[in-house]
Amino acid sequence: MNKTRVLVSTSNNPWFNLAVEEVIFEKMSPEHRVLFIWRNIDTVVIGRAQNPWRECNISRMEEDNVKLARRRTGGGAVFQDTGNSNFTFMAGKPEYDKTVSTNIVLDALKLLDIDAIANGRNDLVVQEGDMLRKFSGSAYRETKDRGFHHGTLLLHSDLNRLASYLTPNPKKLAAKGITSVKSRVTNLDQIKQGINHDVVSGALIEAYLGHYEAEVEIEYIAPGDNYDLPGLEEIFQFYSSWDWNYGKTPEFTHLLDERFNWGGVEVFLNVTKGRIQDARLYTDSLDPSPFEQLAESIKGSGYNQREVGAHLDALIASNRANEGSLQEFRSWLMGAIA
Ligand SMILES: Nc1ncnc2c1ncn2[C@@H]1O[C@H](COP(=O)(O)OC(=O)CCCC[C@@H]2CCSS2)[C@@H](O)[C@H]1O
Repeated sequence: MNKTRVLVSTSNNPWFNLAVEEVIFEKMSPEHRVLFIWRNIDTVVIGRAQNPWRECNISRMEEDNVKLARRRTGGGAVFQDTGNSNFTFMAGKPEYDKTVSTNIVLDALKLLDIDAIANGRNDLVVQEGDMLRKFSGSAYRETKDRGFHHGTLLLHSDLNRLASYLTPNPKKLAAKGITSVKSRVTNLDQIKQGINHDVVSGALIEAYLGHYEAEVEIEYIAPGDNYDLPGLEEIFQFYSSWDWNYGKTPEFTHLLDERFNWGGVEVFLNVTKGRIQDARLYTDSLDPSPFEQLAESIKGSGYNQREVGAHLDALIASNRANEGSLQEFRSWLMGAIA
């Protein structure tokens, strides 16, 4: 069998693509090397140890149907629409070497007359005027006998949407975990008009096969195909799950405060695995009892508008005397946690 494989996903589902990447990586023989090319529709992909509430604007993402996908590799949060392409270079050790794969990407871009530079962090940048702008971010995974390097390529993404989903509402979060490193970004179609996924995929494959002096048939992969990827369905379910994407967030505390004309309120939420473990509400309003009830009832609730909102609705239904102020409190709290 050929030592070198080139796989191209025809799916735009981020959870499917991350699952395919994982299964191929785990099942491949360390004697083999693989280039996997894929892209996702409208997704924010966060690093293994990130807090989506700190990194992204979750409510805007929900409104616009933007998915959240947590990956297993470290690093920051990136936005991906179909104007962004991803590559993954996998190899056994000792062949696995991210300098080699980075150079293959740079060679591929040279084939398209694009002069790009690796900037020492994990970024690839191009010069625009006297500015260096990032168009690619990378992350890495290694096990005992193998490793992979995956990265993005901004070709013709919507950069306004990118900035909008990666700008969270300001919140007072006391949180551990990795924060993203914001950069000035650009699309490669600013450098080379008409560039797209097919053109870049072709160049990556040419540079990859050229480097290893290999010739292979490209293997295409899509959901529902009859390919030999044992365990894919379970891993796809895993990547699609709330427990992985939100629930794996490192513990954090959210402090919220607001002054209303009926009194001031301070709320402390301790969130573990995406659920409110502990809640404290302090108020100087004339009747603190509904807030005391709420502090009790939301313990164990998911840290999201739907579940917290349901507790607030129940509270309002049983405290008609305070309905006006509680409605006001509800709309503020809903906006503040998203
Ligand atoms: N799609 C995309 N490509 C390149 N840079 C981006 C992108 N989206 C946002 N950004 C910029 O990078 C920073 C975050 O940079 P930071 O260095 O913190 O994180 C990364 O680069 C992670 C790269 C992960 C690559 C994986 C490969 C397959 S799935 S995701 C963000 O704030 C923006 O300024």
